[in-house]
Amino acid sequence: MQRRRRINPKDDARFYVSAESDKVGLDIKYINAVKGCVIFTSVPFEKGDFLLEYRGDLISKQECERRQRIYHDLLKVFMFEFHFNGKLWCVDAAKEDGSLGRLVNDEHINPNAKMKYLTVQGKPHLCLFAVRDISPGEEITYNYGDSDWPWRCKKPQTTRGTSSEGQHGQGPPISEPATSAQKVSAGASSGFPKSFDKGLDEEMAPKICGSTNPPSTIEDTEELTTESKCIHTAVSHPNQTSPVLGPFTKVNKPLSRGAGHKRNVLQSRDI
Ligand SMILES: C[S@@+](CC[C@H](N)C(=O)[O-])C[C@H]1O[C@@H](n2cnc3c(N)ncnc32)[C@H](O)[C@@H]1O
Repeated sequence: MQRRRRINPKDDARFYVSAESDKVGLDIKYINAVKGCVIFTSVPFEKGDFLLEYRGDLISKQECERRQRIYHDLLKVFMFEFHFNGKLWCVDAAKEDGSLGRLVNDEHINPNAKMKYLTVQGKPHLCLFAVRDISPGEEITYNYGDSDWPWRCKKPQTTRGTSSEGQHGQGPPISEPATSAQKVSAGASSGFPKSFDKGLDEEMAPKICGSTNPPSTIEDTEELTTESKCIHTAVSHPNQTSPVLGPFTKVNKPLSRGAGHKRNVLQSRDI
């Protein structure tokens, strides 16, 4: 059988960013009330491949602070702060828009993806790339960053009835949210990244604004955090698929690949 020619990951990411779409072959699966929904792949990916964008509103620090004041905790966890061009920005993915990036779960020991930012038309976009080959049937995960995430505090347990649980060796359901002290301490010790505008090949640790979990550190690279409790919302996602335009594309907005490329202004310094 003929091998599919590999698409340049950066171009691939730009295409999906412009299309505001997710790839076909990535699907939402509800695990349980603790993990909520996660993303599984039914297609293989190679190391370095673009997987997903963490889509949401790109907002300023000020707007982020304003939203944090009015959001419920369950929404705050979808706000991802990062530095770009010397300023603090936030991608707010609280809106349930059917996009998949906001549903990718944390895995700090053996993640298969890493968050980076990609500049498209002068704006940063948070994108997940494979850090190793990924086989069909695997859950997409990335490291949310160093923090005392509640689900990491528990001893590894054997299966709880789902393959994902087994893979991750996750503990029992989150019993208690992090204390204020934990949050303050985590925030104080980490602070914001020295910079997040160094280029895409550096790792970025995310900061989650939610109060349920302590914020993680934004160091200097790229890894996106989403923290969701969108358990109910997520359940409603699985059947909300968008029209399929091509063999590898699931879109939320009608767009041809050619049109997407035309709209993109390639930035040489991206990945
Ligand atoms: C951005 S959301 C990810 C999507 C989420 N699963 C959902 O259904 O909305 C982050 C939230 O997912 C859960 N989560 C993420 N990674 C997890 C993990 N490894 N184990 C258990 N829960 C996890 C936590 O509740 C966390 O606050």
